[in-house]
Amino acid sequence: MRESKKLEVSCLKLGLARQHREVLRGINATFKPYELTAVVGPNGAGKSSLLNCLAGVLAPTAGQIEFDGRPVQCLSATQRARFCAYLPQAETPAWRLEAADLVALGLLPWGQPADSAARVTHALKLVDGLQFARRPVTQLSGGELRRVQIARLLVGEAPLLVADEPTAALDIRHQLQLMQTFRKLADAGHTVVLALHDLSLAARFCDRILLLQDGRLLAQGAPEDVFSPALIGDVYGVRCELRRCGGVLEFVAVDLLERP
Ligand SMILES: Nc1ncnc2c1ncn2[C@@H]1O[C@H](COP(=O)(O)OP(=O)(O)OP(=O)(O)O)[C@@H](O)[C@H]1O
Repeated sequence: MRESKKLEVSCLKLGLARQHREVLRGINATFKPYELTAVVGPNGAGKSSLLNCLAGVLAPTAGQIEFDGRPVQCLSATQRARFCAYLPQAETPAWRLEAADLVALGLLPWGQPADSAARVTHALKLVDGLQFARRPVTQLSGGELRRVQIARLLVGEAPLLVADEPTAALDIRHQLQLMQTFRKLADAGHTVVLALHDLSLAARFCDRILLLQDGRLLAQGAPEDVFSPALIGDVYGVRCELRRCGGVLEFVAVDLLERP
């Protein structure tokens, strides 16, 4: 059922204006199969705007997005949905759907595959959510609901997975489990793009970091190149330290920096 194809996604001089304000400017970046990329930056930097453009929720007002070298405008909505699964930053369920039915919505681009039920079960297992399958999503806790929404992202096994702050509502066990799942999916050839506020998780699990500030791409590269305490401190306005704890990198914001 799934597009077995790997997908390379390019942003070429991408720009976006919202309410006549430029919120993304001149973004040049490529997202490759086998790569787990974190998009980081302070509040309002443009992370969600960039992810919305990748997912086709917002249309760029400048530049271009290409899937394997083809402008995305050449794709139908269904083709694009088969290539890219998207988890928005926040989403309140409007209907009293059961969790398994909400997850199954992630299969809509493929119609009604014969193995839908097995796929939904597998996706719920990935987020440790099988026990919620028959619960109305309106009756789940914030983190439980988020895990069900993540299962909907994963169920179609789209080549490009775009998730906006997927770990934000999760407890530490489920954060770790989810980042391990994204790592495995990237290792299997998926192109994975996550907006993350947790720089420690980004440093530990991601291959590449895109650092945004005021809608511009300030730096991109391997975590060890982008995550210098000086650069991060400057961008976020904090004094920070990068520590190694039990073999794991941890970003610690130690104090605020005075801003002029
Ligand atoms: N619906 C909207 N209409 C107009 N401007 C918007 C809208 N949504 C966001 N913006 C503006 O676009 C800019 C980028 O917002 P965006 O949500 O992409 O930032 P972000 O990096 O995801 O922030 P956060 O970390 O707070 O989620 C901000 O200046 C924001 O005020």
